[in-house]
Amino acid sequence: MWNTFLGKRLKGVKYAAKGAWMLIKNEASIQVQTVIAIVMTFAGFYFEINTTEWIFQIIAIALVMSLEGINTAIEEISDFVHPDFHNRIGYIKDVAAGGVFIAALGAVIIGCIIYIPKF
Ligand SMILES: Nc1ncnc2c1ncn2[C@@H]1O[C@H](COP(=O)(O)OP(=O)(O)OP(=O)(O)O)[C@@H](O)[C@H]1O
Repeated sequence: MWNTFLGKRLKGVKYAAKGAWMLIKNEASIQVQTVIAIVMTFAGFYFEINTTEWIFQIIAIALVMSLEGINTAIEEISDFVHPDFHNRIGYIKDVAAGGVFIAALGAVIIGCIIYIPKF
């Protein structure tokens, strides 16, 4: 069953779900982002945000958390291929973290646009 086209895709989903669970279980930064995502979801229900606002909020949360996953993978690869200190490794890790920072900044701005008018 697992060797069919659909079986292989299902196996891929299984590994990806396992990866998402490992991220949440092992990585402090994604644990913080998960808590923020849960708080913002409750805020969304509390302030009764509209469909468009939900879409932007969900995209912002998903973008930050998925980039955090990619950033973690880049950190792991860097440490695996070059465990010692090296300026290039520092640069690689910094630019990967910079990507998460840009997404997080965008998420904060989206949050302000949605929630500030509700106070
Ligand atoms: N091997 C290295 N060579 C050069 N600089 C490094 C190296 N490892 C880490 N750094 C520098 O330290 C910063 C933080 O590194 P890293 O992200 O691995 O640690 P961390 O902050 O403990 O990560 P996290 O908490 O997200 O797991 C990097 O962005 C980089 O500037």
